[in-house]
Amino acid sequence: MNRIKTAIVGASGYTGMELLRTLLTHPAVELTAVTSRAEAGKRLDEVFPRFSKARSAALTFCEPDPDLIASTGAEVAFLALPHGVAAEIARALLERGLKIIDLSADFRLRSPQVYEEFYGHPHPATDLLEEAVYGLPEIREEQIKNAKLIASPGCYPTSIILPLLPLLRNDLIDHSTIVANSMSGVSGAGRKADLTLLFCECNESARAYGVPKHRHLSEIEQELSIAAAENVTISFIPHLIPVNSGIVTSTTARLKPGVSAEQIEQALESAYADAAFVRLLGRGKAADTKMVTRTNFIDIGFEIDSRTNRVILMSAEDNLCKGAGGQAIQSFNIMHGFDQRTGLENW
Ligand SMILES: NC(=O)C1=CN([C@@H]2O[C@H](COP(=O)(O)OP(=O)(O)OC[C@H]3O[C@@H](n4cnc5c(N)ncnc54)[C@H](OP(=O)(O)O)[C@@H]3O)[C@@H](O)[C@H]2O)C=CC1
Ligand SMILES: CC(=O)N[C@@H](CCC(=O)OP(=O)(O)O)C(=O)O
Repeated sequence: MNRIKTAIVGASGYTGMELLRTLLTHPAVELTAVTSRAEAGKRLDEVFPRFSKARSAALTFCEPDPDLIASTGAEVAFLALPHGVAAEIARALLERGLKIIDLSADFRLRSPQVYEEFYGHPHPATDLLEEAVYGLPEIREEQIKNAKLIASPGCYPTSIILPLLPLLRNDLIDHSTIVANSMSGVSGAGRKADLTLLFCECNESARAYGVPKHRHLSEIEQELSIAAAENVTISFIPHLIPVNSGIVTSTTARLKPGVSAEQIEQALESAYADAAFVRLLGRGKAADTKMVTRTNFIDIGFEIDSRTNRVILMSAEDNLCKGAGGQAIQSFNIMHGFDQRTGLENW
């Protein structure tokens, strides 16, 4: 198999590490550049001894300089950078002919006004928004195939959008009643020094945060509105829980009159029966993070609360994998005509 020359920009962070974990063994990838300002000049296996037996262990971290990255022959770059920073580097690398798979939020929103509202600063590259594809492979496979710029979805949005889409498309729920409660492991916040993320602040503890307007609401509502063909506004309550990785989400919504459990099951089945990374658990089964961490699967179960006439959707994924690196590699596979599962079959 011809190997695609690939760069990871921001390879020393948590999602960068997750990309490394998979791309180092991906049969169609040759890593040519891995960047980190802090680690520039150090070998991959010096920074991450866990990769010491990997085929690219001797690769050296370099500065995130677009000319340097392009000079390695890289054809594709994964950007695992903070939002705001990613857009600038995306532009420079697109100009140098690379395809971009961006894990940040910079190209996820169609509206620059909504970006500014939720991210607190003007959009850094409005002219590129038109060509960006929101890379949720289960719903955008065709557009991903021909994309040059992929905006890989956020971790919470993936866990909320995928279970809800089939119900909205089939008009089974009253979208004004949607409430999503999510719990995320601490790696979701990135590999940075932050007092609130210290072990003693998080361990043996759990708390809601980011209410009432977490920035992920913007892309969740964007995608749900497209599915419902009208404006959807939801309540979203994220929580931080003391695990390294994993997101579990419980989403509820009132059923439209007369909608049955069988219709819910059928809508989910017809949407995802053939999806490589969606596992439907069926009625009465709660998804569990320990079944998905370190895999690219999202598990989805559901139950009906007949007392309130609400559906309860229960989903779980790994925020670093299906919620970030794995999903981005799923898009990479689609862009290059590979089976979506290539390199991602970890159980
Ligand atoms: N963590 C998660 O679960 C998820 C994260 N994401 C998104 O993915 C992106 C990466 O997240 P994550 O891996 O958690 O972040 P981390 O903070 O763990 O890593 C950030 C990486 O970017 C580099 N970096 C930071 N600032 C700059 C800069 N100004 N210029 C160039 N490089 C820089 C860092 O290395 P250095 O500073 O040495 O250059 C590091 O390699 C973010 O946009 C995040 O929101 C998306 C889905 C899930
Ligand atoms: C636990 C935790 O702090 N999670 C992060 C989610 C990060 C992420 O995946 O979001 P973006 O890619 O959109 O930045 C948060 O709530 O900000």
